[in-house]
Amino acid sequence: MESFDYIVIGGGSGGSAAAGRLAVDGTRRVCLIEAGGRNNDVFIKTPGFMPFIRNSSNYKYDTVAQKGLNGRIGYQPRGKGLGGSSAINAMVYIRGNKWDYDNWAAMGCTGWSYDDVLPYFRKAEANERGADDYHGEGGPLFVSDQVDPNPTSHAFVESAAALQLRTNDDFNGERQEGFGLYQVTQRKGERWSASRAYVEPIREQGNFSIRTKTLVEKLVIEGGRVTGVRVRRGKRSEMIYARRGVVLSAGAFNSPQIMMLSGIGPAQHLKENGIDVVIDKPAVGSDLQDHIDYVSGWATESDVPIGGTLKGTLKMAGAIIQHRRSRTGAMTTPYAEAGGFWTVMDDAPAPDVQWHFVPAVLEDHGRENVKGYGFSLHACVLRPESRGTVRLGSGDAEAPPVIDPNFLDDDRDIAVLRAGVRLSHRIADAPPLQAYGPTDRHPVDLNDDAALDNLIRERADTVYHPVGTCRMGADADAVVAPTLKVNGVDGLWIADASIMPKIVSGNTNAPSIMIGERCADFIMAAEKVTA
Ligand SMILES: Cc1cc2nc3c(=O)[nH]c(=O)nc-3n(C[C@H](O)[C@H](O)[C@H](O)COP(=O)(O)OP(=O)(O)OC[C@H]3O[C@@H](n4cnc5c(N)ncnc54)[C@H](O)[C@@H]3O)c2cc1C
Repeated sequence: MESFDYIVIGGGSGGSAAAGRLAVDGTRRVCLIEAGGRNNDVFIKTPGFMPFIRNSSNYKYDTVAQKGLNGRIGYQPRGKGLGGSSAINAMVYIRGNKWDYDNWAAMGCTGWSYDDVLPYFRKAEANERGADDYHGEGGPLFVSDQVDPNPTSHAFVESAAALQLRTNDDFNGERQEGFGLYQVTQRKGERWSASRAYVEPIREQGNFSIRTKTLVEKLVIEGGRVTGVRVRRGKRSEMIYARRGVVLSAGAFNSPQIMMLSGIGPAQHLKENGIDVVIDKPAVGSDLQDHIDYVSGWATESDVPIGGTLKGTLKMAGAIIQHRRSRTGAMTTPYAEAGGFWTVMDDAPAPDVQWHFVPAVLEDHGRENVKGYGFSLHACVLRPESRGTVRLGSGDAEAPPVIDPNFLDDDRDIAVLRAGVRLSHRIADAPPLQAYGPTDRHPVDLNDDAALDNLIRERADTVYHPVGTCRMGADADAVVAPTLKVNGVDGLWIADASIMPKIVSGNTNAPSIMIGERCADFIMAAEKVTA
């Protein structure tokens, strides 16, 4: 019978941080269980290969048909393998707004105000610009300025400035508002996933066991306490036991799935799936929040952007050789090179729209191959009001969960998005971007609310930030307490994006890593109490 002090389920952003911190000093036996592989190939490590990452590193989930998106089925990529979604993401390093965390604290999540979380962001970070009041330089997560941004990305920032929208060279500093180039989770021109930060450096340590290609089927719960997990490796099922505790970090879709498969979730739904109810917990799989996003696109006469032409392919081939030799050049692109945060609604407490500028034509999440040159501009709703669900489609842990983000269910969301898309077009109309001769690929009368709303509903989808499905709170209905311990069962913590009580106003990788850091600290604090 195999047994460890702690088991961490899922080697993604939160799980890598939690497992790495628990294991690094060598005093605990830690087992990290990950459904996917090691993710250490050239497609993962080379930023510009992002569109070519292997299918085995991505769950490629679908949503149910979305009423708010004219009945379309949405796409939800999710990382599989060490690093999780940080191994396939766009590497944009953003923490959210100070207001988000102060609001979490105001919602009852004591200990999660901005002043409480800032030390953990700094602890995690190795920013190449060095340390200051907002940034760290000694952590495992490398954060860099981009090596070789496309000239159109600079033109985007200049276009925003031409509209008197302030320029910002540090979205994670004193002010989030403004437009600029993003810093990225890269080191010396390579992707720096959470597993490269926290897991790979200690993989040879004797107290740390990393089980890849191992699927957690369910938690083992005995007498109100989680004592281990049942896993499947190939065709073989086995138990692995945890003497002190289990950390669940399978992400916003799979953490609630594992909870429900283990009998913790909405009782009626569990019974319908033939699962014995251990705890009736309606909040599991509820409160799904995600950033709904619309991508405006322009074709350009200029061949300066990244292009899907013969010349563009030859340029890319040269860039691949350059990257193999020196880790520089166009293959260091995170694609979402520039962007910004701005307030479009009068009553918003903080910027309510985020933009991502991509120096290439992007259709259907990059799944459609588009010929020619151009640029794309994402606008997303930072604090959506719509709420969705994650439910079981089957009792098999390998089957995809049923994902319903319920996008644009609340009319306030489309009002924000409409204003955001209008500003996207004003920016693209400014002289610095006009210099590239853009033609709108999806023209619409921007002054016609109904026409614009219909275009949005025809084309909008996620910008990949699902959260909230195992929400944290001070109330007994919350899935986890502000110490990340699951309410009603001992020996179980959750450390990933699913615990966010309200989605943060920005990308979610750095916040998920911060959550993993905090979980390890909470567990170590609990050890001292019981020692
Ligand atoms: C395409 C894309 C682009 C993105 N771009 C950005 C960006 O530029 N910047 C940013 O900040 N954020 C970005 N994000 C979002 C960010 O990467 C995620 O929010 C973050 O990584 C989530 O971390 P997590 O720990 O919650 O889950 P994940 O990192 O998804 O980790 C979950 C892990 O659990 C494993 N797992 C699941 N089920 C099981 C099971 N049953 N048994 C064992 N293991 C299991 C999975 O394989 C996975 O490795 C992007 C996401 C995607 C998909």
